[in-house]
Amino acid sequence: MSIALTCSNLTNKYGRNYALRDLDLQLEENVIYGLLGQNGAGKTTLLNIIAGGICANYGTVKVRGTKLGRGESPVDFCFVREKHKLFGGARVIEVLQLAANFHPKWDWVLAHKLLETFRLDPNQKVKQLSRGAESLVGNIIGLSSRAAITLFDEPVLGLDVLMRERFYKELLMDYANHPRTILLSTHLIDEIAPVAERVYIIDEGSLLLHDEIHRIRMSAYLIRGNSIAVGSFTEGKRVLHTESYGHGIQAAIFDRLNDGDMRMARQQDITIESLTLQRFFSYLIEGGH
Ligand SMILES: Nc1ncnc2c1ncn2[C@@H]1O[C@H](COP(=O)(O)OP(=O)(O)OP(=O)(O)O)[C@@H](O)[C@H]1O
Repeated sequence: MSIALTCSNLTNKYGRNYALRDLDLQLEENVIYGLLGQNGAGKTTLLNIIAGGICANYGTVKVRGTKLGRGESPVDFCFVREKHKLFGGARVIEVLQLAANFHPKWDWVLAHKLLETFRLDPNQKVKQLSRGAESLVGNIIGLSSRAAITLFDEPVLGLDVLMRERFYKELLMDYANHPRTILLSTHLIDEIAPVAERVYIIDEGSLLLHDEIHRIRMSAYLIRGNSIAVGSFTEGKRVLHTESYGHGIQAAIFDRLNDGDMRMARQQDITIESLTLQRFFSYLIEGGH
């Protein structure tokens, strides 16, 4: 396992408010990560610090073991921002030409294919693009750059379902042939689940969870039954949330279940359902404090 990027103890304040608190994050080479958090969780701040656009008040960013200096960006790196600062008067193709100059592994064949797939007119002025089309120009840059470390901040913002699906499909196809380290920030866990292998979940600037998506799926359950049975079933397990349900209660848990648990559930008339990742995410955030 080789490490592409390490953030240690990152802390950042805007005035008196913490945007990040003592955050640690480690990205391995050639893995797609999701960075999840609600609005204001600190995702953009974290990505900006990695990109060298903001200096953290405290903490370090290392790329392949070497600490980045103040304002320094990683080498062979691409950051697709949520709010682009694309040159409004320029045409789409001119923006791509400019981006190509900064990325030595840029692939024009891919860029032209993506223009077609995303139905963008290369000669249209950027300032005339819709919000979604602007996101797509950023996403073409992110994919065509083939940078070893690529960060996408909310890449599907403003995109309709069809374009979202196309973006994720193109990302996975290109990644299969050109593996690299990709971090996708979003608050939509269900959408990135088929794409990302691992997730970092942050809230109020702190890390709540870092895990593989498939392990989360195998540990996130909704338990229902009468309150005494559910209480004894969940004893010693990580309970994220409980609420009344009919005449009994339901509890969201984050724990692996074994054969003994399944036997007990049958004996106690308890039902067990898998939680959707989005509900798991909500319960985790609600119970995270
Ligand atoms: N320039 C700024 N000045 C003051 N406060 C800021 C600034 N930028 C961000 N913040 C605050 O820092 C916190 C983290 O914001 P950030 O944009 O990093 O979150 P986010 O997870 O990217 O949110 P979103 O999903 O809404 O884009 C929020 O409380 C936000 O209000």
